[in-house]
Amino acid sequence: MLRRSARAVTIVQSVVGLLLILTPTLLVWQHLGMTRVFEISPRHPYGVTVTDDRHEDGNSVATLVRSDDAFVMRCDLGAAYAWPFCKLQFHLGEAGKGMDFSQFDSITFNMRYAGPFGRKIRLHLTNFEPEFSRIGDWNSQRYDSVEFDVPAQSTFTIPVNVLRTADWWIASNHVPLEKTYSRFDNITAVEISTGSVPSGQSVSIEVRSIEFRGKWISNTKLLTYLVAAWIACGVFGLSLSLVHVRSNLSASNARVELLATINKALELEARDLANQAYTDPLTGALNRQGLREVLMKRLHVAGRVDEEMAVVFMDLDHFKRINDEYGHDAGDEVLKGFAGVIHGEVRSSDKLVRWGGEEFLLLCPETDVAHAVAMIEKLRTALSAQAWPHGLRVTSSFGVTSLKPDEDFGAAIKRADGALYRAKANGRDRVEIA
Ligand SMILES: Nc1nc2c(ncn2[C@@H]2O[C@H](COP(=O)(O)OP(=O)(O)OP(=O)(O)O)[C@@H](O)[C@H]2O)c(=O)[nH]1
Repeated sequence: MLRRSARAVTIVQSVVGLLLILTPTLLVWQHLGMTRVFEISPRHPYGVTVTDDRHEDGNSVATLVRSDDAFVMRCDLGAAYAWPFCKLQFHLGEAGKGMDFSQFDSITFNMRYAGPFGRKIRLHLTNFEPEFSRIGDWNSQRYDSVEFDVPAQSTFTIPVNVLRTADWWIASNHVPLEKTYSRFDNITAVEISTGSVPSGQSVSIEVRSIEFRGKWISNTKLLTYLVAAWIACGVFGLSLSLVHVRSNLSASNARVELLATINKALELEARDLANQAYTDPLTGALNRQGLREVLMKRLHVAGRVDEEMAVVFMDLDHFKRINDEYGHDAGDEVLKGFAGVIHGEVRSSDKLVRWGGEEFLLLCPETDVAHAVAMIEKLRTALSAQAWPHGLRVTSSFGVTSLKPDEDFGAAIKRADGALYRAKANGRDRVEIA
């Protein structure tokens, strides 16, 4: 995941670098170059023809003379038609399929005009538009026109945006106002017509070339594409860094989780080790180290709470015989069973300690001697009810005493031990109070 996102970061950096180089380069190139030229000339004649007003019941006569480097239209303007004209036409498309001139912004002419009266010509661009135009009806195409004086020099340039849709075309096609703007996206013909010249005159128009010039891509379009590229790059970079941050976060979360798991395992192990250190492995009772730990805590509590604690010394009766008759393993089973019975009967706050061999100590906090004796009677009943290995009958002798809050623990043990001794001496399976 990390390696993949590192690769993506490198890609974004490369794209940003590329855009940094491309942006100024393309803008300068667009400004100075990227020029697209469409030429009409004898080398590219595009179906040149001439026409005049005879099909409008006029009597003007247009003739076309072609040479290697020019088209010459000679026109004798008659008087039969009210607006006599001759036209030089270049056909760029048929059946409504023209050429897109939208990107052109200037037209450069190389031409000469000869005539006795004025120097006016008209330029028409016919644009086929399915909404208004019909195939076969030439005048149904949009007429974008301009009339101007031909300059004295043969080469001159006019901007495309001076062409306007002809009023007669707007009127005859009932074009709504919002659609009266010029359109150059489907040009089917370029026409050069005589201008407003009275009848009876002869005019000669010699065209060497007409060049439509523009940019392959407009400045606005180029800027839009560049801004879009920068935004796409920015969005991609941003989402990439989000993915990067998220993957880092989940990696560190996983590390934290792993550490927490290890910590827990170590805690459990430490608790296990501590338990092992304080516990007798055979019976599960506390060992002497465990007793010390309990007493440390208990003394602390006893320092605050004025309460007494019963201390009971217990010793299994004739345990040696069990070992001798049934073996050490049977003896171990009895010791385990004995501790199990005690643990099952006493409160969880009571602490059973294996003092050594078959001797056990029971500490009963907040318990006086009378209650301790009652509890020992319960223990004796439970011991006799227990099913022992080999059908044995297991009993224990008990010596009980009370530990005062500020008393030395050793002294209490000694007293309990003395009581136990008396219990043994007085016949076993009984309790004696110190
Ligand atoms: N199986 C087993 N026996 C143990 C263990 N610890 C001590 N013993 C035995 O416990 C016996 C204790 O015997 P004694 O001290 O004579 O006491 P007793 O036979 O119980 O006699 P009284 O206490 O007078 O009733 C000895 O035989 C020890 O070897 C132990 O962990 N497992």
